[in-house]
Amino acid sequence: MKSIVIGKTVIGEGLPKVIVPLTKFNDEDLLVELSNVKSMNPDIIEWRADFYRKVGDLPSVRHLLSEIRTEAYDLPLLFTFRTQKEGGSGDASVSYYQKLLEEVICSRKIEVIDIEWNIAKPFIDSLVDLAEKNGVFVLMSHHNFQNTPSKKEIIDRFRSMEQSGAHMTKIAVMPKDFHDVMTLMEASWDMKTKYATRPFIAISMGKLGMISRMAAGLYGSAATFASGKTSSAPGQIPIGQLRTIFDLLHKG
Ligand SMILES: O=C1C[C@@](O)(C(=O)O)C[C@@H](O)[C@@H]1O
Repeated sequence: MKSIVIGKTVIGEGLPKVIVPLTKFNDEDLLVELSNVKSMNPDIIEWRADFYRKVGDLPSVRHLLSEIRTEAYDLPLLFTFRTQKEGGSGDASVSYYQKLLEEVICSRKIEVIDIEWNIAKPFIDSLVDLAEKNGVFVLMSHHNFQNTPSKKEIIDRFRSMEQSGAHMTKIAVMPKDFHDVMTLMEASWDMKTKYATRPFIAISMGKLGMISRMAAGLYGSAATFASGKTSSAPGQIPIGQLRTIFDLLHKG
């Protein structure tokens, strides 16, 4: 498997990497949140720009992104605009989604960009190409807040995203019972042992799925999301507690 190297952070080797989201609505609060989150020692920071009040205005996004870059300094940054269809707050046309992502990629202020596979299908090649030209890694993602698809569907989706040029893939799904959590983990185990050529993230959301965040590295997930000052999805565990659990479950 080809790992992803961002400075000192290697995704796909060692302990699963911990990604902490920033979810505030305005510049001032977001920068305060960032400075708090930084002190919690995340491996990667995610800006969930779909929560940002001025996300529809490209100059505002550019300006705040610059400030985030300066404040984050050498911490790897992941940019995400999560659409409503996939459980986020993002309400944008497909053409604005594309424009926003292109703008952010070309700014070269981030290391990783989240691209939703479903919405970006028609222009995925050009986005991946643009990301590569600008030295940005593509995290191709799929979310299902309603249920957990079958093991085969999860594996097929992971593999299709890899084939679309992703440097890393992610699937987050909602369990209805513990069998669904096991389905997600089993699909990931098969990915890890049989198919994956790139690091991937697999998450079973909600309280039932919390175990998938705690045991990420044991079944193949190369990273997971934890809460910092706020949480961006159901079931996220505060980063400090997650690190303690990682020490118990993943170390010697
Ligand atoms: O896609 C993901 C995963 C996530 O939904 C989670 O379940 O932790 C949290 C989001 O912020 C992130 O973009």
